Amino acid sequence: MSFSHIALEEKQRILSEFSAVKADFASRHWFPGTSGNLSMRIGPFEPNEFFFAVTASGKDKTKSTPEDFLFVDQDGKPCETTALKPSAETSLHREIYRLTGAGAIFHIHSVFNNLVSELYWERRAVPIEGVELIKAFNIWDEDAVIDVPIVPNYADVPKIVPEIEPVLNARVPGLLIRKHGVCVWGKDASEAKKHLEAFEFLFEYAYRWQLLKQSR
Ligand SMILES: CSCCC(=O)C(=O)COP(=O)(O)O
Ligand SMILES: [Zn+2]
Repeated sequence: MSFSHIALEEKQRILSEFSAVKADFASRHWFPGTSGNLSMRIGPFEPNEFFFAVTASGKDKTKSTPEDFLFVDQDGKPCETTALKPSAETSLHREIYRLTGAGAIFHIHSVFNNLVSELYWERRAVPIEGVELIKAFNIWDEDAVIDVPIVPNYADVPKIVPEIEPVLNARVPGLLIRKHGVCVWGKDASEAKKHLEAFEFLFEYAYRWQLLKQSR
């Protein structure tokens, strides 16, 4: 299906949901210093053909303007004529869509996601053990243990892309980029938002628990 075959009402619905999510995240101070980028997929999904709306690069994401988003294809190419540039990290979103078929992907920088990505860098994953909020990922085992993968950060973002597939864990809808931020996903924007809230809680917990253990 070509992008032009997707109904205008569907495009408007996605953009209005997208603006609401972005405003919500801004109110939580999740976009310090223009960081962060968000995307939402639209229309049918095939690993080699899909479309998504993504935040424009370098903008202050706490502001709401008519130029906040653009639609791109699976190669990150704009679907419509625009002067906007897709996020510099669009290649990460493309790869995560390709591998997971997710409906929305959110990337933010926070102090706790940066801290744990460095604290656990040597094992390349943040372990989270038996915390109730793991259930937000639809993991219901008693005392579940999960590992949130960490990939290296490179200034040349496409160099990060091949690091993703080998560490992807079907149970864990997120990954950390070392001393950079987190990418999380879900079947739609509300599930991805739930996952992001849970991850941020769990990262703060993991960091504080480590400090507490060391001080005892
Ligand atoms: C100022 S943050 C550096 C770039 C980054 O990591 C980020 O999340 C925002 O990049 P974008 O191109 O999406 O604005
Ligand atoms: Zn970033």
